[in-house]
Amino acid sequence: MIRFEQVSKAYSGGAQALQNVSFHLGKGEMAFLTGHSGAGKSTLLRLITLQERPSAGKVSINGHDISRLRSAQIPLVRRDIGIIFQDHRLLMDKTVFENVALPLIVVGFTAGEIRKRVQTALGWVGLSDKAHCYPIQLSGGEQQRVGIARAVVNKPPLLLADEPTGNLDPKLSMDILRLFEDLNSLGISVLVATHDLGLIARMRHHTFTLKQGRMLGDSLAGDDL
Ligand SMILES: Nc1ncnc2c1ncn2[C@@H]1O[C@H](COP(=O)(O)OP(=O)(O)OP(=O)(O)O)[C@@H](O)[C@H]1O
Repeated sequence: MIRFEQVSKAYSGGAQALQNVSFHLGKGEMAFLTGHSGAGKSTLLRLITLQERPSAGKVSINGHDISRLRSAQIPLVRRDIGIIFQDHRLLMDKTVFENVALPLIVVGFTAGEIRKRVQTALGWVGLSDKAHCYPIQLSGGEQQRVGIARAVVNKPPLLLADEPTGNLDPKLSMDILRLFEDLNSLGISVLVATHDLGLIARMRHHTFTLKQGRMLGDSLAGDDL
């Protein structure tokens, strides 16, 4: 699903964020990406979403080399990737339903299709009864789940999450990770970037570890990181 081959990224200011990074996340797999602050996690995710381009090496998604893609093709690749942020980035003046519907409106689905898909996505995250609430009326964990429903409403083959539990307490964080596991069992490949080694250690998934821009050998969560 995601393959990095000898990928390096130097920012124009001179910072060498990634050096010769190679790793593979298989189709239908779920894995963690970890490392200290500044290790390069966000940079790695931004290379997948094409917000940044590699300075060297090859990035492939679903067998397609995206390192040298023309700008016009970028939206097509992004459509296949659901993205979840720490600060969920919901529109506060729109209802839960409207927030989750946004990616479908952009693509041009009919009203009936949108209703069906939004209801399905809200069902996945356990918020079917909150469709007409505004984000302000929801708890932090519920808001994060709305962000997750929005990311998966298009049924993307790949889900990326950047510190998705950063603002949540341990119990809610675990609930969110269990939700990712449920989505993974529907066939969605999942890559979760997180600092939270305690959380990772409680789950058995591959863990890719970055240290100062280099990828250490990957390990199973719970092994000595
Ligand atoms: N737009 C940018 N321009 C210049 N340097 C950058 C840019 N973004 C990141 N960097 C640098 O690249 C390195 C990796 O940063 P990155 O944000 O990828 O790390 P991270 O592991 O996600 O950190 P954190 O966990 O704190 O978010 C850091 O040294 C950072 O200062």
